[in-house]
This record gives sequence, structure tokens and C-alpha cells, in this order.
Amino acid sequence: MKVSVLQFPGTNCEYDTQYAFEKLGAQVEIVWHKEKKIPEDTDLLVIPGGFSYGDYLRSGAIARFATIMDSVQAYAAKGGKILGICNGFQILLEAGLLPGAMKRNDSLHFISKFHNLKVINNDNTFLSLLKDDQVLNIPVAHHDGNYFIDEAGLKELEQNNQILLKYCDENGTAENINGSVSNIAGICNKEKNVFGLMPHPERAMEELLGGDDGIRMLKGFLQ
Ligand SMILES: NC(=O)CC[C@H](N)C(=O)O
Repeated sequence: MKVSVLQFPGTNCEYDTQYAFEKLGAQVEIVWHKEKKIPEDTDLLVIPGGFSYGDYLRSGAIARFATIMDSVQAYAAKGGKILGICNGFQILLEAGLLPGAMKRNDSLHFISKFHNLKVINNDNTFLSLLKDDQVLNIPVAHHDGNYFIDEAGLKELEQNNQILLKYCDENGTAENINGSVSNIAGICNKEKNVFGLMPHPERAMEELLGGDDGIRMLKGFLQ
């Protein structure tokens, strides 16, 4: 399995992402944003976390115009699997590959901590190794994680089973940490080949470092 990981100026989670997928047995290549094409043999494309272009204008708003993004759009259109983590999720929203937008956290503070997430829908490659309603503990680290979508858009997400993860407490009860509509922490597109989430599964790969709940998420892609 070949995983390509994009890198923009300001990306800071590309090597954690590489570590995570290599630990699971994948071959990983880091791809600079000025490249015209993602590698031909890519099985999964990951847009990792960070602060691409310093989060100027809005998080992800400049990265979406990078040279590599034409190839990313083409890869998505032909059904290639894409995972956006945190800033990667923001870039996918800005690029129109996922619906909705990110606003600043309600508190206006940067949130950095382990937090609980509930699996809402496991009928997809990303979460197929987890059970619906399962609670996971995964770190969050963002200031623009307040997911917004209008009412009609939310209805569509619900009808098409596109809501994958929601913030909750350790018992699975809804807990909104940043103001996100309907506590949404992760979604996918209608075709279920483009996934985005704000928490960082690549930072939850070692019990020694606080938890390994990220493993079963990322492993889903390697089936
Ligand atoms: N960890 C990250 O990817 C940070 C995402 C983003 N730049 C924010 O702070 O909202």
C-alpha cells in the first residue's frame, strides 16, 4: 500500500503521519506542494495537519490554490481515497472536496488536548474496523475547528450517512468543544472516498504517548 502525504509551507504533521502509516506497514512518500502530480501508484493521499501558509486569510484558503491541488482534484474525481487531518480537513473544505466551512473556535482559544469522539457511521473504509457508537480518545489541536454547514447541508450530510465522528464525553454523550454544528468532528463526501476530521489519529499511535486509538482508524485504509 502506497500512501502519499502532501507538504505545504507550514505543514507540521507530515512526519507524524509518515510514522503512523509506516508503523502500519504502508510505504510512504512525502509530496511537495509545487509538484504537478501526485505519484501514479498512490493508494491513499493524506493531507496532514499544520498551518499551511501560516493560516493567512483563513486556514487552508491559500493551500487550495497550490500547484499540486489540480492533481488532487483529479485523483478525487476518479475515486481515489483522500484523508484530510485537521489543516488537511480545512484544505479539503476550502477546495470544495468536502461540504461546509471552518470558523474560529467559539472560545477563540487554541484547543490542544486528548478528547473523546463517537463513531457515528462505520460504513466506510476509514472507520470500518470500529463499531457505531464506539468512543475513541484522540488528540485535538486547532483554533479553527468550529465546523459550519447550513440546515439544508446538515440534512444532506445526515441523509447520506456522511457524518463520521462527533465530539462526546467518555460515556458517548454529546460534548461540544468548539461550537461545531451538531458536534461534528469528521465527515466524508457523498461518494465516500474523501474523508476529513479535526482530531489527529496519527498522534494516537502509541500507548506510551497517551493512547493508540488512532491505529484502528488508519488501519481501515490498509484493508
Ligand atoms: N493541528 C492543525 O492542523 C492546526 C490546524 C489549523 N491551522 C488550526 O489551528 O485551526
